[in-house]
Amino acid sequence: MLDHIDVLGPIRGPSQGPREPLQRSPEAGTFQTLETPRLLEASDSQLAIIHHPPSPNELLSVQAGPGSGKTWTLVNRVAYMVEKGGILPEEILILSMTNRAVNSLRDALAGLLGSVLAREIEVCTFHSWCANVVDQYESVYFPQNPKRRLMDDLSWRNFSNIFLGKTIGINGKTLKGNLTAFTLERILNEIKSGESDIATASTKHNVSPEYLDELLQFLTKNGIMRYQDFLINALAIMKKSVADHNLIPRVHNYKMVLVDEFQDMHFLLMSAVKEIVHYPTEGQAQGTLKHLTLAGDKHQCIYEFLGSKPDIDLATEFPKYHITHKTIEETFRLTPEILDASRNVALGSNGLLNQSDVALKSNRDPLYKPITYDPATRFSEYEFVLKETSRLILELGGLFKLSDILVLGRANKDVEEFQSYAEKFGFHCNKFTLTVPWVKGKTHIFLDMLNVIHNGTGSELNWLCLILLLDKKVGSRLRVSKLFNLFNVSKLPQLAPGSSNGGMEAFLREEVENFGVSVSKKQKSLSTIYKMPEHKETVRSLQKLLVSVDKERQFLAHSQTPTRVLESLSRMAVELGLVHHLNLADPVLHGSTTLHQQMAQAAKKLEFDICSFFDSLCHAHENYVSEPGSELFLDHFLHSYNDDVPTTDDTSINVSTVHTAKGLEFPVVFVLGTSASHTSYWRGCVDLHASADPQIARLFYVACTRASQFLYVGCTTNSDRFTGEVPQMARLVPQVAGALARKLPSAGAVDKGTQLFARLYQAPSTANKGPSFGPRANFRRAMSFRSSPLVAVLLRKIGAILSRI
Ligand SMILES: Nc1ncnc2c1ncn2[C@@H]1O[C@H](COP(=O)(O)OP(=O)(O)OP(=O)(O)O)[C@@H](O)[C@H]1O
Repeated sequence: MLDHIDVLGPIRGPSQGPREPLQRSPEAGTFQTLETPRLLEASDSQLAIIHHPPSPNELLSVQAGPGSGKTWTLVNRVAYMVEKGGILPEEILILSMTNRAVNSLRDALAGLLGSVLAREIEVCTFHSWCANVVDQYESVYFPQNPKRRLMDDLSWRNFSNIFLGKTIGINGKTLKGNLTAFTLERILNEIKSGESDIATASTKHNVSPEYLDELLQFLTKNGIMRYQDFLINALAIMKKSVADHNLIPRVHNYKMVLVDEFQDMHFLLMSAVKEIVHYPTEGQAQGTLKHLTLAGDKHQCIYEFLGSKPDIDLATEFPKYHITHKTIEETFRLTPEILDASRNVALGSNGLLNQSDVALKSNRDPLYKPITYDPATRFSEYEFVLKETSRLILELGGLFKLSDILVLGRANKDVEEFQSYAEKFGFHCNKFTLTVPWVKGKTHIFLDMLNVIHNGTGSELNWLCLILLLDKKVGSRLRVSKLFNLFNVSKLPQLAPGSSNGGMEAFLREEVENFGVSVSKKQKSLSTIYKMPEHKETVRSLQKLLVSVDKERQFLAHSQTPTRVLESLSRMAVELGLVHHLNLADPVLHGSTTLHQQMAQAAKKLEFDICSFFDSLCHAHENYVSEPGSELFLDHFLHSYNDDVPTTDDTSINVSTVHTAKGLEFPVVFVLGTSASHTSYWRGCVDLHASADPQIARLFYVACTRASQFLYVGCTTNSDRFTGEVPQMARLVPQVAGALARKLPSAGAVDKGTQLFARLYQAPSTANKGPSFGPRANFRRAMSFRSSPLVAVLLRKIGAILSRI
């Protein structure tokens, strides 16, 4: 298929702007570009991967180090195949792990192919791909299954609250159910994925088997799904469609499947890939396997706690494939110093490198050794990070922006602690999360309200969560679980949700209308559940909720804009007394001590969550307007609310856990080291006399390799691949400007910035404090910083101030 292709010229880089749309050439199956692109050279090893024919029955495995351009190469490979390889966009499927990775793959493809063509290529996370298959095809292949209801994390916790009392009512039985939401999910996953059966799981976790059995039946009967269930159900659908000889057209169409970040695949994800590539392919003989390209780096495998393994044996996993291995020998991100330290100390000194590891060269100019510092206490470490950040920005005459800095913590708690410390001194932080932040806070009720207004699939649980908040009397969970049982035995769940007379809403309306009407004692009704005089208030609130939903539905029927949606929700929250719930503090934030401080932080968090909710609305609305479809905005939002909202703010420091920062790169990275034991968490990774657990060494490797210019690690070291001296910035201005491809700051700006820094942070007297030169003194000078809101404001304005000099 590919013999007629000319050798492509250099491949375009991701930042070179969109190319004009392509037009199909007269020769079938090929595309020609309308305009000559601006070019960026791909290396020979990248070109070999880009041009490698996507032959059926062949697996192309690309194992290469951090910053070698695996993702960049995959995107160029896809663009090349569409332009020159005779592959149609709809014949390609690209799978990756996170929404953020998917968004950047989509953007890069749009940059190369133009947005119209790029949109035709399916780029998904595993979960969204499977959710799509379940959405579209479950009712075709398993018509007896109820409609699915996805539960996000907070809904799951709420749900579990309803069903995890000391005694709970499920399927008309009263059982003991004393578990946490997290343990419950773990046990259910073990059973659903076939890892355990009910009897084994009940013994292992000391839970009643009857409880597990009833709960599983209950979840299945009501179509309640968690993220993992999408994978399990999508696999079942694909298998059934093959067995029924009634193939799913889009899966049948794929000829080329690509998986990025392959090292993070666990058992279920691997099963999904296998099922897709073994699926019959349009126009190919039976038993032909789809072409599969996998890109990853085994040393960056950091999801072992979810079951991924660094040493996946492809020949065992994909025995029918002809496997071709390729690698990329250079890194375009890491300086030689960062590459050397992160690879040879963290991995090498812990015995994690072996002969099969191809040496990686940096194609960057040398700059500076990674810097280590002593994270004696949490606060001294945070002070050091903020001072060094200020120094880098000021002494480089505003060349760096705050958004060039990434501060990495090992766990969420470390990140939040740093963030709350930095914000106290006016440093704004941009925290990376895998879900939008408001979903995890009290603002989650906005989602419940929108779902009940929208009355779509799965809104039953949102009604229940709201009723749980409206019922302020003891025993509310048991009553809500009884209400759900009553709903399940009524005829209404069978009717299509969304229809005006179906689902929970119709059930509630009927029950509220008949409230107090006497029925036989045996017959359960709202009156028998909310039977005490003090429960009347809850029923009145429920009545108000139904009225309010009607009113807001009408209001939003005219026009659905972010502002109108927020207006509706605010009105509803006030009318139903839910503002009180919003105002209740979310779990205590780190770093606050007094009640007053905790309340102030909770108020700040609520404000932040409401703003972040509004940002999500605006982001979804922009996408909705730019790609109009047949659905309403609310439909669109409720599907896509979890999409990453891109930050355009360059006046905040980025903060993240190592896991969430995977795949990203920043000019300056601080890896926080303080741990509860007062020894740096990373000691085994940088101390040549100590050894690290391989999982920690890999996590450290991922953390360090996010840095493209300066890397700081909170740990002392005895390796000469690191240094205890902070860099003298004035000497490095041209190199830094060159690497960032930014304009050189004027000499005046550098001088001014340097003086400003010296004046703002006077070095303390060194009397009686040991040597006044060498790493120790250098470190102490760096520690002398006292954060101040004034500095934070100044740093936010610095670009504008210094650029005038
Ligand atoms: N041929 C090239 N010339 C210049 N820059 C390149 C080239 N290939 C990739 N890059 C740049 O190198 C950086 C790293 O690329 P990319 O993120 O694709 O690497 P990766 O191997 O996927 O990294 P990681 O393993 O850390 O996820 C990006 O900034 C990318 O634009």
